[in-house]
Order: sequence, then structure tokens, then C-alpha cells
Amino acid sequence: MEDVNPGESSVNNKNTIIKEETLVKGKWVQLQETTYVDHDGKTRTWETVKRTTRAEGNAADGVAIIPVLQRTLHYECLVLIKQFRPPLGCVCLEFPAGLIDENETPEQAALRELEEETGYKGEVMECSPVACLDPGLSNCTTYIMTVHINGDYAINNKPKPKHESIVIPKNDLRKNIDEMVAREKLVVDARVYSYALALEHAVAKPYELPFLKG
Ligand SMILES: Nc1nc(=O)[nH]c2c1ncn2[C@H]1C[C@H](O)[C@@H](COP(=O)(O)OP(=O)(O)O)O1
Repeated sequence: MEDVNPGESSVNNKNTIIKEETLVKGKWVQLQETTYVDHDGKTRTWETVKRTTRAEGNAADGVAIIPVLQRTLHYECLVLIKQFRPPLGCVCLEFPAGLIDENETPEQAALRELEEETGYKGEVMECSPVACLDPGLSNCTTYIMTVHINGDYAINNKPKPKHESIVIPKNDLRKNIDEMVAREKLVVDARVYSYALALEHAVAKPYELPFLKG
């Protein structure tokens, strides 16, 4: 694999968008034909899905929240939600997330969505750059926000969630998810599973990784 210097793009600068033509437009999404120049200078087309809801001036469509629940004498936990997703026709295990409303900052959207979906009130600790979600299909983007929830506060004592929300200790996240997927007809969001793998990889010693085993 080619090494890329930080700050230097490996993408050929011949790549350009020439034209975007809307083929079908619904209330929430539209299908466009994107005409572009590829890395060899050849003109091609791509079928692109875009949301219709991104407000003027917003750099991202939505927010995804990593809600870290901290309580005295408890292991640190994540709050995840299960909700039925019509495009998949099944329940998905996800981070709380949602679209940024007009005149709303990403931070406001994150705290609103967290409270709506899980019942918890939190505090934003950090925010990612704009992150893409499925770039081969769509221009859909999100901010990933880490939000701390103080579970000792009275307001967070008996949260009333909109969706089924589950509290899982961070230390056994991947095992818990694998068991849940095996038990229930459920699809896990790629961001949640990547987070669980990263937690596991972060504490694994190099010789514990299968590809380095002698
Ligand atoms: N692609 C969509 N099709 C729809 O028919 N309706 C949609 C789409 N995307 C969003 N919505 C509607 C449904 C929700 O009521 C609102 C808010 O969505 P969001 O902020 O993403 O919240 P969650 O779906 O709960 O994550 O928009």
C-alpha cells in the first residue's frame, strides 16, 4: 500500500465534478446523476443519493453521539439505541443520532437528540471533523460527538427514552454486541462495531493480534 504524507492528498487532481442532474426528488432524499472526470481524465457518471434536508451553510447533515455514562461505583458505560429502520426492514443497534435542524448548532443537535432518544442529559466533550457515512453511495455526512452523561445527577436518575435504549459497559462491548446479534434479529451499525473493535485493539498486546501470532 502507498504511504501518504499527512496533509498531502493521494487523489489525482484530474478528479472534478462537471454536472449534477436530479433524476428523482422525494421529500427526504434525491437521486442525482453526477458527471465527473476520473483519475485518468476520462468523463464518467455516478448515481448519487443526497438528502434534501441539509440547511444552507451546514457542513453536515447530522450528528452521531457517543454517549459515555459515568456513575459512581459503576464501570463506564455506553448508551446505545435499538430502533426499526425501514430501509433494512429490521431493528438496528446504533449510537443515538439525528439530523441537524435549521438554526441549530451541531452541539445543540447532539444534546437534543441524546435527550429525545435516550432520556439522558449530557455535556459535549469533543466533536469530530465532518465525517462521511457511505461515500460510494451518498454525500451524507455527520459530526461524531462524544457526550458525557453524569449518571449521579438526579435528572439522569430515571431517563425516559423514545427508543429502546441499552446501557452497556465499555469493557465488554464487542462480546456483548456479538451475543446480542446472535440472539436477536438485529443489525449493528458499522460505527458502533468499529468503536467496539477499536476498544479491543487498543488494549490488545501486539502478540495477541492473530496476524502476528508465530
Ligand atoms: N430517508 C428518509 N425517509 C423518510 O421517509 N423519512 C425520513 C428520512 N430521513 C429522515 N426522515 C424523517 C423521519 C424522522 O421523523 C425525521 C428525523 O430523522 P432523524 O433526525 O434522522 O431521526 P432518527 O431517524 O430518529 O435518527 O426525519
